[in-house]
Amino acid sequence: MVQDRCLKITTVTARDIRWPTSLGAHGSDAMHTDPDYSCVYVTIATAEGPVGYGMTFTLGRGTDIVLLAVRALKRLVEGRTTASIYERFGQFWRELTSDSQLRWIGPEKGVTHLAVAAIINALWDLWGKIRNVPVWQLLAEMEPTELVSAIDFRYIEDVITPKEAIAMLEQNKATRNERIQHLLKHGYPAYTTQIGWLGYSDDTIRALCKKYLAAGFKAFKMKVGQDLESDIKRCQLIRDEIGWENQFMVDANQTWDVPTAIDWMKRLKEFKLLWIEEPTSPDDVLGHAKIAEALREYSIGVATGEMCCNRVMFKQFMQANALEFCQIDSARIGGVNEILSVYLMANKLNIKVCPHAGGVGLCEMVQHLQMWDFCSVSSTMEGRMVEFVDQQHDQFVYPAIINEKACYVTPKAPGYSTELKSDAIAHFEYPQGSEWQRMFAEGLFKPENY
Ligand SMILES: C[C@H](O)[C@@H](O)[C@@H](O)[C@H](O)C(=O)O
Ligand SMILES: [Mg+2]
Repeated sequence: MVQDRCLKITTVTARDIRWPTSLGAHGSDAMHTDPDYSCVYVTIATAEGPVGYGMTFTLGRGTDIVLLAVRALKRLVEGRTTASIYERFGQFWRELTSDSQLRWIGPEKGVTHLAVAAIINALWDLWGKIRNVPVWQLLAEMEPTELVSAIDFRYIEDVITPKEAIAMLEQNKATRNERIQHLLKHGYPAYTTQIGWLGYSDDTIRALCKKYLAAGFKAFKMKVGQDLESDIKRCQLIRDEIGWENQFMVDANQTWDVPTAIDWMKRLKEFKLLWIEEPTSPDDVLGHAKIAEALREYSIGVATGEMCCNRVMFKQFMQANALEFCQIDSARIGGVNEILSVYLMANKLNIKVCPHAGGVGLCEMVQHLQMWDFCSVSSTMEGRMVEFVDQQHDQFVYPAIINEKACYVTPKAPGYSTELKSDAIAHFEYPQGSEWQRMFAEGLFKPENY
């Protein structure tokens, strides 16, 4: 095991950062019609200097509440040494999710779990910096026993045990370096949702299809679920633009009940859709299973996960054949540690992970996780791709980059790619940031609506 430099954590700071994306309908879907892409941004400072940055993705007004939750949890982190965390990371993760008073408002779900994700993500950024490697590489080069010790296996040992997880990782070690070389040369395939936000006009969609086709993309996702006739028209419009050889997915963001999902998707079947994403409530495991069963004959898979609240729910979705594409989200469930367990279960149960990204910082973070999966877990990119949304990347010090073949370029900077530029904070911290003050003064936003 690598002997890390031990640092003393002095402070954990949480900030509310929001971008006015609703003004351009960026990110809009059937349920989130006016999203302002936001995040709770966590900074973990150490006495010796290195700093960890982490975040969880939120939408506007929801940010205040997650901010309070991070502040309630920070006492469990401040004053600790990094060794006391990383040398027993799984145990520490359990402590962070088990505070005997805070867990009552979870447990392991909702606002408190989003707050855990922001803190945990900052701790991984810090760990990458201590070892001077990007997080994907930190994970890929970690001894299987050390990696597995970061995971809390409570509630999932009926599907995977620590021993099986170690064996799975050991098995892939011999050929891992070839895959690292492949990643460094080619990156990891992406698909885009940027063409199909629900609030975009047909002209915008047409222009964006052209733009992303020219950029090398071969898979495209569109929002559906508000109006069937308009969905049919837009599917046709997109197929006309992207042709039939490219992949096409649709996303309903939980708007339907089970029978409606099945009927609606039967009406869209002629568009040769790879998946329907979040057709119904993110908690309805058996409902998803029913939809998956009904759509199998049309080769439409069910994708879900961006709002799946923890590893236990993922476990049930997988056990019940309720999803074909598992969409882990880097800022949900309890951050990296818990997400690792989902990848291991998915591999054991033969389910493809195609992560959710976009939002704020999700592309930056999740590329690391999917690259680790390729190096150490599934060892394949077959049928897998990472979402890419072209929002807010310019706000990051180490933004996610897409190459000319529409692949994520493998990150090289130490850490988790989570640091925001100081200007981003100065402009968009809510409500004091200079951009927010300007928008209030110009009447673009009303403070009382927030
Ligand atoms: C509000 C957000 O933009 C969502 O619509 C988005 O994350 C979406 O579900 C996606 O899959 O990209
Ligand atoms: Mg989605």
